[in-house]
Amino acid sequence: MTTATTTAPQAPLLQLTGLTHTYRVGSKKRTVLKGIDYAFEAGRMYAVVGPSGCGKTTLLSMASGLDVPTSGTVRFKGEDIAAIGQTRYRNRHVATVFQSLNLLTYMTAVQNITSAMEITGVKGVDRRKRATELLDLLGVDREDQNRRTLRLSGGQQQRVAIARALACEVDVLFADEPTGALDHDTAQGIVGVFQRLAHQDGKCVVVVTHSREVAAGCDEVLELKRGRLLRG
Ligand SMILES: Nc1ncnc2c1ncn2[C@@H]1O[C@H](COP(=O)(O)OP(=O)(O)OP(=O)(O)O)[C@@H](O)[C@H]1O
Repeated sequence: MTTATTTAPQAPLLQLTGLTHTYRVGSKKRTVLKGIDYAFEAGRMYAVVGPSGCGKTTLLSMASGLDVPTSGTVRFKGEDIAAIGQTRYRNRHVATVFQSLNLLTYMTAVQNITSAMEITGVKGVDRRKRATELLDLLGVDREDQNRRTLRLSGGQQQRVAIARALACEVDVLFADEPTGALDHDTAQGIVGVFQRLAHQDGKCVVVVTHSREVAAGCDEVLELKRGRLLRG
């Protein structure tokens, strides 16, 4: 006699359900996200595109636990991030590269990365060595790696912020216009780094971009239009 075994379907890595967000501007309300349902999977790279002001950064802020939606849920591996705890979710499971970069400008590039690794709880690696490897990979030269980030150019700072996100060894990377301050070749290099992160390391990479070339390098292009996320 054979016994039938049933396995529960695995929850998506990141599931947005009914995600809605409304801002109050004076006495008026404006709903930028209108009940977004979407499942993001491991091993894939997604582009989120759409005109300026359509709500892309807002969507990333909600999905990365930086902000709380008016209604709806974000589930990570099946668990509501409110139950995981927003701060724990942000520190342990996701990395972000936002337009404001949020580098600690009084620290060097290497120190920005090693301190983020400490916060995220990356263990069993020589943090300084890893930071140097990633900065080398992203083309920040050794001299600049040890300068305070305040002294670096916008493009160099953007690469430091990306290296910091990669160092955190989390499941999801959210990047908002990560190549905005970079020349074409450097931007394409970063797209390649993100593709390897998704396809070789099995991470989920979500990139907000206005660049057609960056979007073309992604597995799925999602358009945010009138508060809804449409598959391109
Ligand atoms: N804290 C806030 N309070 C009020 N309105 C806000 C707030 N944050 C964003 N908005 C508004 O929400 C809308 C969406 O903004 P968001 O930054 O998400 O757009 P975006 O698609 O990322 O734009 P861009 O491509 O220019 O970066 C905009 O109209 C913006 O003014």
